[in-house]
Amino acid sequence: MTIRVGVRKPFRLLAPAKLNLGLEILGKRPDSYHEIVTILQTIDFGDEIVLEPATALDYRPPTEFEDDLTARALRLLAGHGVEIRARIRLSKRIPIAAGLGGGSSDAGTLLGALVHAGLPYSLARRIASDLGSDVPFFLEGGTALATDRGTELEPLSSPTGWFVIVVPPLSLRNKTRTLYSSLTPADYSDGTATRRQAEHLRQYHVLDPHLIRNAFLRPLLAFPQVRLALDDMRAAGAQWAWPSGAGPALFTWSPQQSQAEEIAVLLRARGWEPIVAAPYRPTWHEALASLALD
Ligand SMILES: C[C@](O)(CO)[C@H](O)COP(=O)(O)OP(=O)(O)OC[C@H]1O[C@@H](n2ccc(N)nc2=O)[C@H](O)[C@@H]1O
Ligand SMILES: Nc1ncnc2c1ncn2[C@@H]1O[C@H](COP(=O)(O)OP(=O)(O)OP(=O)(O)O)[C@@H](O)[C@H]1O
Repeated sequence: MTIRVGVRKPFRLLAPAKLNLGLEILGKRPDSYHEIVTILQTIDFGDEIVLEPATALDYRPPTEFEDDLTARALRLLAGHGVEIRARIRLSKRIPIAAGLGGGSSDAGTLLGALVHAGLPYSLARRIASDLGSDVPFFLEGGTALATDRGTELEPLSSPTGWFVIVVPPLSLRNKTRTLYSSLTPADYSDGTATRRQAEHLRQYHVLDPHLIRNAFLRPLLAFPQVRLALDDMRAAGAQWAWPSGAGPALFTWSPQQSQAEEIAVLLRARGWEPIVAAPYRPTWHEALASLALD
């Protein structure tokens, strides 16, 4: 069966970056993945995807990724008989392999958009899990407690406030896989702190920094540039900073934008290029539904 998916008018989407507001690793699974408990949060900083009407699929990856995740998503869709009639353009802003979920967001956000343009949700969900552990979250974004290998999602209330993010340089081949395989049982925990954070968010809609854990902090601290970024964040007034995902991005949080901007100013003076961003929940779903073709 052929499923045709298209758009009537040009449509611009933010493919948001994510932060892990805590990431605990429970242990290794028989399938070579790890069992995790994490809180995923999309932020109002990201890549841009533009969808335009076209008679056939027209997608060109923006840069030279060995295996662009969006191109892979489109190939998997074609393999399932999905005929996309759209011109798709992707502009990258999210730093690559930073722990901010850039590639996952591009593919996941596009799949989420296509659901509102006629793609069956169950198929989008299956393709998303096949593409990567972080991808299913981006079908909807927002705030979610993620378990299993990161693909079981439970929506949460979003926290308020502002994040300041610094990405120290880290050149590591297959960064995520390498860092997962560097973990030892001493890095594992039972997920209680992150589950309590989820409960805290449900009740108070603010983050409790005391409940943030990240199992990758220990291996990341082996890199001097990560230690330097952490020291500079503290010197700039951050009371704490944690990695997002497997890093190397580090983030802190402030209840007020002015305070976050002050930290960013001091970080810029130290030579960093901080990102200041707020929690973000995509709201374009209904607008896109009205532009769907089939
Ligand atoms: C670190 C996080 O970003 C936190 O949200 C994710 O756990 C990683 O998600 P991702 O980048 O989508 O990762 P995937 O593409 O699924 O997996 C890359 C590699 O990371 C390791 N991996 C990933 C997820 C997981 N739960 N356990 C793992 O051990 C596996 O070695 C896998 O081969
Ligand atoms: N569209 C894309 N954007 C960014 N990276 C991509 C894309 N397609 C494929 N990749 C590849 O995916 C890898 C991870 O990139 P990404 O920016 O998604 O990492 P990440 O956020 O660090 O992942 P994680 O969430 O695992 O920490 C990179 O090595 C990159 O070459």
